[in-house]
Amino acid sequence: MTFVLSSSIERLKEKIRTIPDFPRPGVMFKDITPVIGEGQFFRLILTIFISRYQKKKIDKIAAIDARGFIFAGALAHALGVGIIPIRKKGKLPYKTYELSYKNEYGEETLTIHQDAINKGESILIVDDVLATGNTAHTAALLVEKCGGNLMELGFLAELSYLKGRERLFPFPCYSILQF
Ligand SMILES: O=P(O)(O)OC[C@H]1O[C@H](OP(=O)(O)OP(=O)(O)O)[C@H](O)[C@@H]1O
Ligand SMILES: Nc1ncnc2[nH]cnc12
Repeated sequence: MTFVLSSSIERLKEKIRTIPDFPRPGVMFKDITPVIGEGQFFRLILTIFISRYQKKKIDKIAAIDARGFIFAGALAHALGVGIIPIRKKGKLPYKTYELSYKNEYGEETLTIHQDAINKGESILIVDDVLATGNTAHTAALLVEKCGGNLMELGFLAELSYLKGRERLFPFPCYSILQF
């Protein structure tokens, strides 16, 4: 069983395409579209996330704009919990908290609705890629600003050479794949 799972994970990893110099020279962009485009791989990712999180106390999933939405929505459905969008600036209509940061290839601002989380709720953050960790770290700070307890950050793929896990310390973090 373990062997079957590890060979499937290897196939999943091989399916992620590396595009050099996108969107800027020097960036090795991990393109997840080939995996989400095939049902067997998308389901495998969800199965792994579900098995990790189904027994944990999670009140809501916070999803990072935009690729995080792909996994977070499906996972929230499977776990029967709500979903909170953490969006790029200018997209959320109500009162927000906002924080700016730099990721591997640019500057961004993330926002969250001020009333998205009830004090003390247990929150899982989900995104596709952990690169420098600055995006996820910003999302974690926004969750805390809203009064949430961050249970974990979960990613499909971690670019270990960019040391995002260190950036996120001491927040707990999990990734299905490591590059
Ligand atoms: O660890 P970091 O260096 O901060 O980078 C990781 C973030 O970069 C990507 O998002 P991007 O801002 O490209 O937005 P997108 O999901 O809309 O493509 C990715 O989906 C993560 O959210
Ligand atoms: N190298 C990379 N590939 C895919 N998404 C990213 N987000 C930040 N850096 C990235």
